[in-house]
Amino acid sequence: MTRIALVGCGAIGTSMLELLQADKAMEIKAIVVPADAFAATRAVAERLAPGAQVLSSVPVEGIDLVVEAAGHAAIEAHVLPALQRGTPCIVASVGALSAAGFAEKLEAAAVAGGTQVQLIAGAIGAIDALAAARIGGLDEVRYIGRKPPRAWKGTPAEQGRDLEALTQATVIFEGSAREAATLYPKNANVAASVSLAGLGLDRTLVRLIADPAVADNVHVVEAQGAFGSFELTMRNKPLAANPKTSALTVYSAVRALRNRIAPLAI
Ligand SMILES: NC(=O)C1=CN([C@@H]2O[C@H](COP(=O)(O)OP(=O)(O)OC[C@H]3O[C@@H](n4cnc5c(N)ncnc54)[C@H](O)[C@@H]3O)[C@@H](O)[C@H]2O)C=CC1
Ligand SMILES: O=C([O-])CC(=O)C(=O)O
Repeated sequence: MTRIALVGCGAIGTSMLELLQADKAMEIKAIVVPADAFAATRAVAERLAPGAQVLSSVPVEGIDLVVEAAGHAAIEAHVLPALQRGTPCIVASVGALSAAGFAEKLEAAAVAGGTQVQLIAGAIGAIDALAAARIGGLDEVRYIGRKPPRAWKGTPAEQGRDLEALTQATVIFEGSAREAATLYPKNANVAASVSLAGLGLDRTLVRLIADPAVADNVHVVEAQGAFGSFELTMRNKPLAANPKTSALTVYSAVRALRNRIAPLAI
């Protein structure tokens, strides 16, 4: 039985718990959220993970695997200490690695604990192809993220424009993956994933678009290099509980968990 601590219990965490109810080889032992989310999280736990404790930090004992679906700040607060203790971690908030020196810090914590941190592909595909292509050498990688205006609420995209009033597709950001992930921590984790698998946070070109004509979260990756080239378009359904987040992120996290214990992993 693999004993799991789930960090975060919002749109992703709750949907993960729904799916993981079917997995008899895993047990959710702890759900880690800030104190102001205890009441709501206890209600979710009662329904979907009755054996789980709702806590403000990952227990030091009795956890085999930590899975994060909480936000950038949770990596420093919960993932780093777990790695240092030797507990493997699965991370959804990949954009946290856009902070200067943070990827190195995460790596050092994993080395210190003799364990591994796995960054999930989340809402994007072709991370395997990109990471393989990098070995042969990449020349250019572009990422375009297009979401409905409501998905950009509460972000710098609101500065100087009324998102509700947009009548046509509007470029809200153009720059590096590092800047995108820093400015849009809840919307540009995939920009960080694409860049970490490919040309790096500073050389990956990112464009973010608010588009009233789309209902899905549309992600496009274009890559060229010694391997050849590819163009990928994902049209992801957003989660009802959070329009910023694609449902595929949940499936990606559940896949990562199942692959840790499956005799045959794909
Ligand atoms: N890699 C990818 O493709 C994607 C990654 N994400 C990441 O996943 C995160 C969670 O997404 P959602 O579930 O949609 O967000 P949400 O806002 O619905 O839920 C966040 C949950 O985390 C908890 N939380 C917040 N700060 C915390 C902290 N410091 N420690 C522990 N718990 C904390 C909240 O109480 C809540 O339960 C996003 O903020 C983003 O960083 C989201 C979408 C795609
Ligand atoms: O879920 C998505 O479509 C992508 C997302 O929010 C992110 O990259 O942070």
